[in-house]
Amino acid sequence: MSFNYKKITIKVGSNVLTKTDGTLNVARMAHLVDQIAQLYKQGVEVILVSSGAVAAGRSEIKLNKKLDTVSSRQLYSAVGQVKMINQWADFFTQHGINCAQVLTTKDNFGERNHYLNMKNCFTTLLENGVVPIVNENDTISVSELMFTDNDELSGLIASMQNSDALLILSNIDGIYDGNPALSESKVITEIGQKDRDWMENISTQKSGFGRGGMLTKSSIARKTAKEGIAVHIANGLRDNVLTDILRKESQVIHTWFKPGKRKASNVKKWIAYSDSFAKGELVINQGACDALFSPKATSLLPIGVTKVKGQFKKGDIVKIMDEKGHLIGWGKSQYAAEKVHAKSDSAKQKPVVHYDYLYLSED
Ligand SMILES: Nc1ncnc2c1ncn2[C@@H]1O[C@H](COP(=O)(O)OP(=O)(O)O)[C@@H](O)[C@H]1O
Ligand SMILES: N[C@@H](CCC(=O)OP(=O)(O)O)C(=O)O
Repeated sequence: MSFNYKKITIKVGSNVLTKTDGTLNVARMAHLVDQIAQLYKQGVEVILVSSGAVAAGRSEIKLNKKLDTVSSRQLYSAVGQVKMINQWADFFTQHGINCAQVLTTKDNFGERNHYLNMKNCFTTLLENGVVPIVNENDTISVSELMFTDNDELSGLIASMQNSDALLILSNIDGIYDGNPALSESKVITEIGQKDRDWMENISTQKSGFGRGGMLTKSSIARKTAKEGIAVHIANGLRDNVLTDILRKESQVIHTWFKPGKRKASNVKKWIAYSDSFAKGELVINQGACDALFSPKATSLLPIGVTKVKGQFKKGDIVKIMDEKGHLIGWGKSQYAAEKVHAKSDSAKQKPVVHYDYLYLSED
């Protein structure tokens, strides 16, 4: 099968871009740019999410005293990002293509106006024929303000830019139906919207320089595919992997998450990725759960809220949970935390979360 996409987000993991000694895998980077250039010249818009700054920096710097985790990540990424982006830029220039560096933090996606600002930046670059190369700004993002990893960031960007597909390139052929180290394990080639069995086989194991492992890749892949964006998890160390998946009738062994129907509005898509920005929690009763999951578009009313947790302001994103602690979804609260409580006895009030600003998790 071949896939004829017009707009793609490609995420490349640290282990594809660096050799085992941590130095940049320049030959692999050149080969990836050759493929991207080929697609670009055929009219495909590409956003590249590139990991590897920390790994590249680590191989450059010899520490003279031990540093804590945050300081060393700041040091390595600051040094490694320069090396990496220069290398990317050199290769793109050889093909006559302009590329640009976009460094971002989770904060840039938390507020709706910041999110729209990011979106505008990518749109402008793409409209001007520039390939954006994105990475988390590791030098200034610390612990709770960090993305789980660049897989999370790439899902956000693919969704924000309405990409046709997200291609996650790692150092492994895809998601295996068992421990990837065992010879009897096989790559799962297709995952449909309703499939669930494959999830049991994902372990917390990571590769040498990886941050989130297959666990984040697979949960981001599911979420992104549910929104109507195809996701491919493939081996970035395999020659011609991008051009083969996109343009050839060849069978590249990898995992393809079939896209669901495109249904979410732009606001809902932003909310879909807001888990880590949520400022508080609304616990809702069974009646409210049933109403939200009914086929009718339903907003969440204060009367269905049994508990309010955390300090949030009007307009903040909140998590919605049922009374058994299951995640129901996320939404933008129309009340500050203390106001939801005060009015919870009336069914006639404006909703706490309006349907247009509500995203249900459906898991
Ligand atoms: N079922 C599975 N199938 C494939 N890989 C798995 C599975 N369970 C755990 N993994 C691990 O996930 C790793 C890829 O994630 P990660 O190390 O974060 O890579 P990257 O640097 O590309 O983001 C694989 O190298 C493998 O060790
Ligand atoms: N921003 C970090 C990448 C962190 C990360 O997500 O790494 P990976 O799991 O290899 O995609 C860096 O450039 O080193």
